Amino acid sequence: MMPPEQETTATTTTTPSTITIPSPNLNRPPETGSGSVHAEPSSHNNANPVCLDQVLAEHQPQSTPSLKYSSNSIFRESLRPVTLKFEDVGYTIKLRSKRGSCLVSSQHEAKTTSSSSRVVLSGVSGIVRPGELLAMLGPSGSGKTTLLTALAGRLPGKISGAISYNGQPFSSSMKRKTGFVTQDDVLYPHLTVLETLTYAALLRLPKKLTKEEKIEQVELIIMELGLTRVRNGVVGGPLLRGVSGGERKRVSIGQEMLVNPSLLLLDEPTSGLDSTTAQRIVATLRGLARGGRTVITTIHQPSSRLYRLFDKVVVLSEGCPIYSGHAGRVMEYFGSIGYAPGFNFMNPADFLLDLANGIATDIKHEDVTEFHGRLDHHDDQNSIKQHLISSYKKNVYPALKAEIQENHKIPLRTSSSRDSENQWLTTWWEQFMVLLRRGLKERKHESYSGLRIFQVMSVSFLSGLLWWHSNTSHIQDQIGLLFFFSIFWGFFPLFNAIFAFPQERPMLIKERSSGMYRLSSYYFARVAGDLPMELVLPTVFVTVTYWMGGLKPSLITFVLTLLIILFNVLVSQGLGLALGAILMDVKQATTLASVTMLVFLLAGGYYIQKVPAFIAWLKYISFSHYCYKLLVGVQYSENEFYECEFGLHCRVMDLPGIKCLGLDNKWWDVAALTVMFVGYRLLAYVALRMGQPH
Ligand SMILES: Nc1ncnc2c1ncn2[C@@H]1O[C@H](COP(=O)(O)OP(=O)(O)OP(=O)(O)O)[C@@H](O)[C@H]1O
Repeated sequence: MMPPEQETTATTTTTPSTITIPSPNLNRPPETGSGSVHAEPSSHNNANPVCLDQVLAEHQPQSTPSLKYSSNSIFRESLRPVTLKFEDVGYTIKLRSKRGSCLVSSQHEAKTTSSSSRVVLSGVSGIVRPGELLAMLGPSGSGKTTLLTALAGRLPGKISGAISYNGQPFSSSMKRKTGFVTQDDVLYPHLTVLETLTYAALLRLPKKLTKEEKIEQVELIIMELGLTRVRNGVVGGPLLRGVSGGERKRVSIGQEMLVNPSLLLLDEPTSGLDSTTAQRIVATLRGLARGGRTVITTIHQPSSRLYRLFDKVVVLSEGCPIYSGHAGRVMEYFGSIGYAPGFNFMNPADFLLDLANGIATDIKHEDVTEFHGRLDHHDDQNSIKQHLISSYKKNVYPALKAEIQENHKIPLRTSSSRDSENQWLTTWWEQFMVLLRRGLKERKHESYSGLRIFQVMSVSFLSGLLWWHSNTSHIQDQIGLLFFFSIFWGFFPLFNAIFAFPQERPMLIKERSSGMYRLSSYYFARVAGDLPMELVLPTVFVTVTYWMGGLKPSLITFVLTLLIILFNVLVSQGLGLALGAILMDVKQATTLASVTMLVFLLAGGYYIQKVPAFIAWLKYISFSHYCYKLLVGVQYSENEFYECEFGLHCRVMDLPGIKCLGLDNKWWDVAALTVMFVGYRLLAYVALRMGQPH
């Protein structure tokens, strides 16, 4: 609903024409009572009355943010205010097939754009100062997320135009001053709200703060974001019911607020939320902005109540700007170029979205049918969009450009202050320990899942029964059991490890983009965290099956058998990690892994003894082959005899299956497994590093 003072302006209807407005500075706040949509927000807010009412009551002209909050509040003043300027930002993506492109490109610049690329953003400019809340509006697919990601310094590929932060390009120190909340909340579903925020605090807050001080910050965030009621509830996700969508969104915002960011960017923080919750979130953002932060958010369909909380708006239509400036002057501007809402009490955001879609509601109420009939007229819509874009270029852009190019005083910094900003906030060991604890907590349900234990134990007992008390008179069966050990404990850890990195990729990208930790500390924590369960299950399995299956009743042989299998598990896990990290796609990785393991199984030396020479080398790359060879080697000695026929004893070494395997050179087999153990893990690390955003 449009505020009363706006309605008077909005009723004036003019046909789109070549009206020029006298070079307004739309980035300056409107004069009081000048037909602005910018009004004091109402203070209705029941959910967190004290805090948010304070925030709303705090509403001051943004040039002089007056702060009444204690130094502990999340609404406290930002330590390093950031002025963000972006000029003529453009972004083009390469496409596999020819598709539509930015309106301007498709109609006017098509010649200069190759058929396999698409313009997502073109000529977008703006300026946001500390204390301001800027909203990006536009229809779905208009490029809001792309622009936001570009402003957060996280867009891969080449961006044209200029983006500056206090007059400087994006840097690693700016990265740590920036909070970025993505549209989809990237959170660990099994952690509670308190745990999620605590781990984030331990990783993101500087080492000069004690653990208690970091936890104090977490408590503060929980209180100020109204999460006290759900502090011990699990966050949840698509497969696990947890806290509500709005609460989850607030947890995401809280994670970013912990570091008191100077620049906060949020992608559709209100999508899917009821209007009261949306109002609360935007009011919180406004409060944060008033603390001297620069806050930018994309928003889909804000109510007029929400719209009033924005200081500035950028309106995009197919990647091209049709407005960039003060939110309160938007109706005045569009009115002056011939567009005004046809309905009384129209939400300004609806009006802007209609315009961005090329729909001018400059019609009387009784013409509604005709209006809807016209929605299909693409030519009309395109010409309206064209007119809006050219009007922006003529009327808005020159003043905006002059303002962006105004000399900005860059504060002098000594090299020591720059260095200290670029250093990691916590030590390698601290990062490793926090990530290890967090990983163990998050994955304990998965690692110790009853299903997984049942799977291993049932196979263990079943094979124990099948090989029940076998002895050397059935030596072929016994070596079959040893081969089964090497294959089962090759497949199982391999397929478990494949999921590790592809599943964690969004979290890794998010956290590494905010400079939270080193890749090496994450990697070692992840690998170490998986070890306990990866080693406990095979230990139990081997203990049960070994003694049930009647293998050599010697403690030393049993321990050696167990150690060989555990080593095999680690090598196989390494291969799984490497495949997952290289392909980053579970489907592709599992397909490749199953082919690899089948080859290893066939080349392992159990099924085929006479392999053609040209392909015999395959066994040398099969870790199952080395494992099997070692298992046979510790089970039987070269001078051992077995009962080959009734009353007749033969040398173990003369059994064809063992003879072609060879029981000598055990240390070479151990060395080959060691090379694979290190090599696969190194490969996984390098693949992860290469897939990281810079
Ligand atoms: N990497 C990419 N590959 C293919 N298309 C892309 C890529 N990045 C952006 N696009 C396209 O660019 C357009 C703008 O995308 P963007 O996500 O920025 O839109 P949006 O305004 O945020 O949409 P929504 O409101 O639906 O989230 C879309 O049509 C999208 O498909």
